[in-house]
Order: sequence, then structure tokens, then C-alpha cells
Amino acid sequence: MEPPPPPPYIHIETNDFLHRRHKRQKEEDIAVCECQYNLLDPDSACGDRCLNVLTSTECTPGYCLCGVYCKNQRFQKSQYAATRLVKTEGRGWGLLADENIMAGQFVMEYCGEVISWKEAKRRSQAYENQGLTDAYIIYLNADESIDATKKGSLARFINHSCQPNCETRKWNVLGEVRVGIFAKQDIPIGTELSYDYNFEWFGGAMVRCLCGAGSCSGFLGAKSRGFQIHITVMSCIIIIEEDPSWFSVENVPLYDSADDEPTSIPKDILIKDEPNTQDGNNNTIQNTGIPIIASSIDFTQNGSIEYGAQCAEDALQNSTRGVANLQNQSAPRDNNHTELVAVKRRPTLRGGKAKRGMRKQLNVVGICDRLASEVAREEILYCEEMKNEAAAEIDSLYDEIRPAIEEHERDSQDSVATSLAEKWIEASCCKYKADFDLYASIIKNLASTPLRSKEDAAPTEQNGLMYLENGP
Ligand SMILES: C[S@@+](CC[C@H](N)C(=O)[O-])C[C@H]1O[C@@H](n2cnc3c(N)ncnc32)[C@H](O)[C@@H]1O
Repeated sequence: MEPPPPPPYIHIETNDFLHRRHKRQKEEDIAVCECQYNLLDPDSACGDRCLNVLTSTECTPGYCLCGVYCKNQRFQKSQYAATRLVKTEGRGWGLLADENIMAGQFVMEYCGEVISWKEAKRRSQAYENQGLTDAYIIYLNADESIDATKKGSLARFINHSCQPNCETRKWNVLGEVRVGIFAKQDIPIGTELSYDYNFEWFGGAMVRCLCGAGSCSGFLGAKSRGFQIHITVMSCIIIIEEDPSWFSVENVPLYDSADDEPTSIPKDILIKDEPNTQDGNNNTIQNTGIPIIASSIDFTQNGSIEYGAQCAEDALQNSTRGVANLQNQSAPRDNNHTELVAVKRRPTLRGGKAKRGMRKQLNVVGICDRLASEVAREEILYCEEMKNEAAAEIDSLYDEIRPAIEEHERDSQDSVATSLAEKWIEASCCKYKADFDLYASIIKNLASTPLRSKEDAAPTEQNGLMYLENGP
């Protein structure tokens, strides 16, 4: 049975400017390349070496010496690849390549109504209120967006993938910036086209991503809402989340998928220490007076233990009570116990669904203090140093970004210059890597090296650990 056609929209192949006129290119602003068409060398006509191509600027008709042979007017001439609409599983309509598309090829322009960001924000909210699940607004620049909801080109049907075969690129065409979809790789006929919405999409209701890629980020636009990295280590999950206040004027709600996927996997491997108690197997859980990680089992039994996955799993089961205690913020605190994890309530997600998240503050010094191996301690401290450096880099970038955010009264990093946004993304990735390295190093070293007794662990001048007391 034929699926019903997509909801109606007006098909356009050039942008429709709603809040202003199309810019008129001044003669002095026209970029003229140096290419000259040579019959014996067809590639001479504005190919990859054309100065305009190299600066993502289309040649202006009447000014390019290659005349009708100029190959650098693809937006203006709507030189689109052949495509066809298809109904997908769970992702609405999508667009298939209807010819073999070469890597780098211009696929089509993303056309729609050019609107101000204020209008984009208003419309986005209105569409959400109307219950529209498909969102078609993308960023054009810091001030403007393209809305292809009511009017647009076929590009409005291209779905998101976290491992896409296309990408968006911005081109300067007759003085206006236009968004094109370009092939990132060779795309065989019949393949669905996709690009990564993360950095262009204005967004809509939170939508679970069904792209099926191994590297799927979980939600459409998840990265532009704040990163989340879920790391699975020996059946344990650590959730590392960026503090949204770092790049938001208001709090951007972050999604905590641990809430959405209640599995048997414990949410935290990091728990607070507790008084001696009995576990379900009548084993005594010692109060070491120092932070412990995941395991309530006495790490020091037998002096040295092989900590395999089974041990970690047993430990995690025993840790449940500790996690429950942690979540009870109102519980009176025992000052003898060092707290390893801080738990903070998260803001409410758009749509009213409350999400809880864990904010961890590791007591790295306390952890190192208990490790018998100096090499292990050094590794962890080195990782922490790297993490602090990465955090400092983000802080200084935020100082650069803040004026742009304030100027545009925007609540996200999308109003900053692309170059700065790229630096920000790179710095964020470095920060996440540094966080990951630190957590991984702690888990590895706690699982594979013996612990010292509490008495030995107390920092003294003699054992060279005194400096730890003054650590960060
Ligand atoms: C620009 S539209 C793409 C065309 C849309 N599928 C349609 O039928 O008109 C974006 C919307 O498509 C859906 N979509 C796109 N990619 C998706 C994905 N990877 N997983 C789930 N839904 C997706 C979401 O509803 C999203 O808001």
C-alpha cells in the first residue's frame, strides 16, 4: 500500500526573504577569479583551483571570464543531484540518491524562508505547541535562520544521521550566504542521504535519534544542547556531563539518558563511604574513613587481589545502598566520612519531564592516598592535571564567547562565530577526553593495584605524600 504523501508545503528553489530584502551586491564587492576557459583544458573553467571556489564564493555572471562555461554557479543554476522521496521506518520521509553521487558533489540547496532568530525562536515554539514533530529550521548565521516548514526545497526531507554521508556548507552567492548539502563521500544510487543536524539545526521537540549509527549521540541535536558521554566500563556507567552554565545564559536542560533507560546497570560507580555494616551475604563492609569506589568489598583483603569483572559486579551490587544514600540529600552528614560524589538536582527538561542527573566531584587526592603504587598515583595525578588544563582552556574560551551571547541575548553557543564555535567544540572534546582519561585511570588503578591501609595512607612528609594535602 502506498504511504500517504508528506504534509503539503510550497516547493521553492531560492530562499524567500521575509524580514528584509535580498542584498544587492555592490560592484566593488564582486569577487572576480582569474580562471580563463581553455577549450583544450575543460577543467580550466572555475574548477577546484578557482579562487572563488577556494573561498566558497560563487562567480557572478557577467564578471567571470569563463562566461557560460563557468562551473562555479551551482546554487544559482540549481545544479542539484537527482533524488527521490522515500518513506522511512520511524523517521518520516527521507531522500534517496537517484543517481551515483560523487564525494564533494553539490547535492542541493537547503531553501526556505529566511527569518530573524527571534522569529525562528517564536516559530519553533509555536510549531512545538501545535504538536509538529518534524522540525525544519536551521541556522543561517548568528542573526538569521532558514525555515523550510511551510516553504522549502527537497533538502527539507533529508534526515539526520550521526554518521552522515552528506554535510552542510555555507556559500557566498551574489552577496548572500546560502546553505548547501554536499556529499561527504561517494554515495551509490538508492542510498538515503543524511547530514548531521547537530551544529545547524535550530531544533524542535526532543527526538530520539533512529539513525542506527554505532556512534549515535542518542538524540537529534543532542550535541548542540550540551554533550553527554556515556562510558561503559565493566558494567558500570559513568555519566560525564558538561556544566551547562558554562555556555548558557540560562540553564540549558541536559538530557540524562540514565533516567530514560532504567536497566540493571548501576548508575554510579562512585559512592560515599559508610559505617561498617553487613551486606546481604553477612560480609562486613568496612568503614575505611576514606572514599571508596564502587566496591563495598574490602579492597585490602589478602593484601593483593585480582579484580576481575565478577568482582566489580559483586561490588556494584553491594554499592546500591550507598547510591541510595547519596541520592538522599537531606540525610544528615557524618563528618568522619569523606564525600566522593556530589549529587545535584537537574533542571526540568523542556516538555515538563523532570530529569535527574549526578554531578560528580572526585576526591582525587583521597583516592591517590589509598593507592600503594606510586606509579598509579602519578598516573592519576597527571590525568587530573590534564583535566584541569582542559577546564582552564574552556574557561578562557568562555570569556571570548560571552560577549557574543550577551549581544544576541541568546542562550546557546550558536550565536558565536564559527571559528570560535569550532575552538569551543574542540576544547570541549579535549575536556571530555581528559575527564574520561581521569576516570578510566582511577578505575584501572583501583582495580589492578593493591590499596594501602588507612594508617599508611595518612600523608606525611616521610612518604612524600604531604603535598597531596595542598592539592586542588
Ligand atoms: C528536516 S525534517 C526531515 C524530514 C522528515 N523526516 C519529514 O518527514 O518531513 C527533520 C525531522 O525528521 C525526523 N528525523 C530526522 N532524522 C531523524 C532521525 N535520525 N531519527 C529520528 N527522527 C528523525 C525528526 O522528526 C525531525 O524533526
